[in-house]
Amino acid sequence: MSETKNSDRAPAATTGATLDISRRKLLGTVGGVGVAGLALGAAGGAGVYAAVESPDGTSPLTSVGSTEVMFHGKHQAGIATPLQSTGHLVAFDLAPGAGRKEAAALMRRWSATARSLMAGEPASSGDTGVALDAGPSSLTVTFGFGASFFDRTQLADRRPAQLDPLPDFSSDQLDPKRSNGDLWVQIGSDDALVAFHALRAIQQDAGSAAKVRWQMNGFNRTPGATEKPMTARNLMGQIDGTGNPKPSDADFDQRIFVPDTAQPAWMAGGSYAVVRRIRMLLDTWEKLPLTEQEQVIGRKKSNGAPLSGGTETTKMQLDKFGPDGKLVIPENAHARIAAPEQNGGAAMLRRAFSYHDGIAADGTPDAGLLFVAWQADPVKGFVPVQRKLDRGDALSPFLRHEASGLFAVPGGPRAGEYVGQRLLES
Ligand SMILES: C=CC1=C(C)c2cc3[nH]c(cc4nc(cc5[nH]c(cc1n2)c(C)c5CCC(=O)O)C(CCC(=O)O)=C4C)c(C)c3C=C
Ligand SMILES: [Fe+2]
Repeated sequence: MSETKNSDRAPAATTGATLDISRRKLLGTVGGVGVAGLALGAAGGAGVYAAVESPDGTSPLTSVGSTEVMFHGKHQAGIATPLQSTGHLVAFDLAPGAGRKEAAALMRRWSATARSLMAGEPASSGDTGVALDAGPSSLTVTFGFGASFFDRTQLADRRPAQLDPLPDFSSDQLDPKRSNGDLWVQIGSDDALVAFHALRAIQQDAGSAAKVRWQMNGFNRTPGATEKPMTARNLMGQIDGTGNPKPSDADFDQRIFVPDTAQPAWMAGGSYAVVRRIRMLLDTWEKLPLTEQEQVIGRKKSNGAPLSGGTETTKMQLDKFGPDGKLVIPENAHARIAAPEQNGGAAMLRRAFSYHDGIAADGTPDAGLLFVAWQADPVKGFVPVQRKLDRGDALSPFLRHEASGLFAVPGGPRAGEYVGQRLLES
C-alpha cells in the first residue's frame, strides 16, 4: 500500500491511496504561500480551504485543488483513494469490427490522457479547456474490463473465472441497457469541472473504437464541509462506510487486491468491481420514524454508533439483549446481516457515490446509490453478502437494484506502461 500525503479525509472513507500535493502548483505557482496552504490542508477541518493571498496579490490553489493522486503504482488509483465529491461511472462497448488491436490502442490513449489529467496537465490533443485554472483536484481515472470484452478481443482464454455472471437475486429489477459493458471507466474528483473535463476527454479518446453504453453521475460530500473529517453520509441520511476494511488492516490487501500468485497473472495487483445502481425509495423511507430507521440499519443515524452502544467505531455487540428481551441490533438489521462475521469473513470495500437524476415518471425521486464494491474475488465478497441480504434484510423494502455490472480492474500501470498492457500484449 502506498503512502498518503494529504490526510484531511475521513479514515473510514478509505485512506492509503498515493496522493501528492501538486508540486508544479505549489512551487511553480504559489511558492512559499503554497507551503502554508499545504500545512493547513494537512490539519483538516473547517476553514482549511480558505485561500491565502500571496505577496503579489494572487491566491494559491487550495489544498482541494492541489491534491494529486499518482497514476502509476501497484494498484490503479480510485480504489483505495479517499472518496471524491464528484464521480462519473461510464461503460463503453467496442465498436463493430474493433478487436484486440483497437482495444490496445484505446487503452494506450486512455492511459496517456489519465496520466496527464491526474497530474493537472492538459490532455495532449484537443483539450477542451474546461479544467483550466484548477489543479489535479484528486482526479482519478480507473479502467476495467467486462466479461464481454474478452470475446470481442479473442481473449476468451484469458478471461478470469471471477467474471462469471453474478447470480440472479430475487429483488433485482435490472435494466440490461444500463448494465455491464465491454469496458468500464470510473472518474472521481473533488472538483466537478475537473471530473467533467476528464469524462469528455475519455469519451473523445474513444473515437471510432468504442461507444458509450451507459453513464451514471454521482456525488459525495465536499471535503471541508464538515467540522471534522467524517465517514460519508448517503441520501437516506445514514453514515455509510463505517464497517469498510481499512488500508491499515493487516488483511486489507488480501481482501481487496488480487495477489501476485493468482491466475490469470495479468490481474496481479488488480481488483474486481461490482457496480450496482440502487434506487432508494425515499418517499417511503422518509416517512419512517427515526427509531425505526435506526432499527433497519442497526446503527444510530446521528453518529453511526451501533445500537448496542459506544461510538461509530465501537464494535457491534450482535448478542446483546435489551430489557424487553429483544436483540438490540435486530435479527434483520442491515449492518448485522452484512457483517463479515455473519458471512464467513466475506468483506468488500464499498466506495459509493450518491446519485440524483431528478423526478422519475412516477413522481418519485430518481435517487440512490451508485454502489461500487471492490474485492479480490466477488464470489468471496459481494455475492455471499448480497445473497444473505436478499433473503430478509430490513433495508431491502426501501431499495430497488436497477442496474448491475462486474468488471476486472487490472493492477496499476508501471512507468511507461498503459493500463491492461499485460493482458493485451503478453
Ligand atoms: C451486498 C452488499 C451490500 C449492498 C448491496 C449494500 C447496500 C446498501 N447499504 C446501505 C447502507 C448501509 N450499509 C451499511 C453497512 C454495510 N453494508 C454492506 C454491504 C452492502 N450494502 C456491508 C458489508 C456493510 C458493513 C457491515 C459491517 O461490517 O458491519 C451501513 C452501516 C454503516 C457501515 O458500516 O457502512 C449502512 C448505513 C445502503 C443505503 C445501501 C443501498 C442503497
Ligand atoms: Fe450496506
